Amino acid sequence: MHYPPQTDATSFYGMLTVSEKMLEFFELVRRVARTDAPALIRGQTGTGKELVASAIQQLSQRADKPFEVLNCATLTRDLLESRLFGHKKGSFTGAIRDQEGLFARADGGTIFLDEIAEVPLDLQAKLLRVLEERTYTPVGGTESVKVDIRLISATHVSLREAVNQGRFREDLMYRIRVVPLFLPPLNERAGDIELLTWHFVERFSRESGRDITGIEGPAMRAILEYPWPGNVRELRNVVRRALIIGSGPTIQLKDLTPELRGETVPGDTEQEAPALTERQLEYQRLVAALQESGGKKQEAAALLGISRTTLWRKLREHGIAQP
Ligand SMILES: Nc1ncnc2c1ncn2[C@@H]1O[C@H](COP(=O)(O)OP(=O)(O)OP(=O)(O)O)[C@@H](O)[C@H]1O
Repeated sequence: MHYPPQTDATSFYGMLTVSEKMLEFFELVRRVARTDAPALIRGQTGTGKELVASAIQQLSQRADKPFEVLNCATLTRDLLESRLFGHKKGSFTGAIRDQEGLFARADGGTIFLDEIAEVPLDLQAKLLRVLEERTYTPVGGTESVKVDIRLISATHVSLREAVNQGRFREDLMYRIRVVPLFLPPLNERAGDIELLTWHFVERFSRESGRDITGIEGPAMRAILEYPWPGNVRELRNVVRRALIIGSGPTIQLKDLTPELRGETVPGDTEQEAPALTERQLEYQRLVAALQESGGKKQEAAALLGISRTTLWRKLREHGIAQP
């Protein structure tokens, strides 16, 4: 039987749970936070990149200023441009009013751009201009706007490789990775698996109405031996599920997912955490376009580059409520 650790010396400003091995990494995070330099966080999905970005923001001089987050992989090119820089009324069919972008909203604060490698080349040029000249022009605008932001970006792929493949500008790469931070996969972070398991047990005990006193040997062994392709996010979900479906004061092997129990899951042979499916991506794009247009279908369709009829059909297919 394994029992919760007695010490509580592992919290990083109460924001993240970290092991001894990761303390060095978080010491670097603390130093980075004191500067205003652009930071690039590299790590697989679910390793905690967004959490680290938000820790940097909260420990920085910009802590009480806005913190805006955007995943660049889930938006079409036009929508991404409009999201980042805003657009002027009449700049495209359906743009029936001026719309502020992320840079305007985050002025004075911090922007976190996840999956930065997915930004199309022409928009990379616009990003570079923001970093070099601290100005940008909204879509359809004629005047440039001044902006003061700190950029934190993240990627799960190598930007150097993206540069070699001609998909990413080298000058932008140097600009955004002034301070590179590498978050290792969970299975390379000795001590973190057990520590984070207890962290999530404590965190989700209340919602499941259980008082967990221990984790049984076989269950802990399975947790420690599993490769965790989905990293901390997957661990969090596994612990949460175990607390919901199990009963009694301990976590047992049978409460864990089939993958952890070494059972093959039909139709799931992927080693990597599954990426978003095309359908999930389409859903996210639809929702993002509707948010961007304030629910106006014509504007949302224009942002997505599809007709209104196609938009209606897609909304119906995805069961998105029609206001
Ligand atoms: N050290 C940690 N302590 C507590 N919770 C953590 C820690 N690291 C990650 N998490 C949790 O794991 C989940 C995934 O973290 P996060 O979203 O930051 O990962 P990510 O690397 O940005 O993922 P993606 O690349 O898929 O966007 C979140 O619920 C986060 O709260």
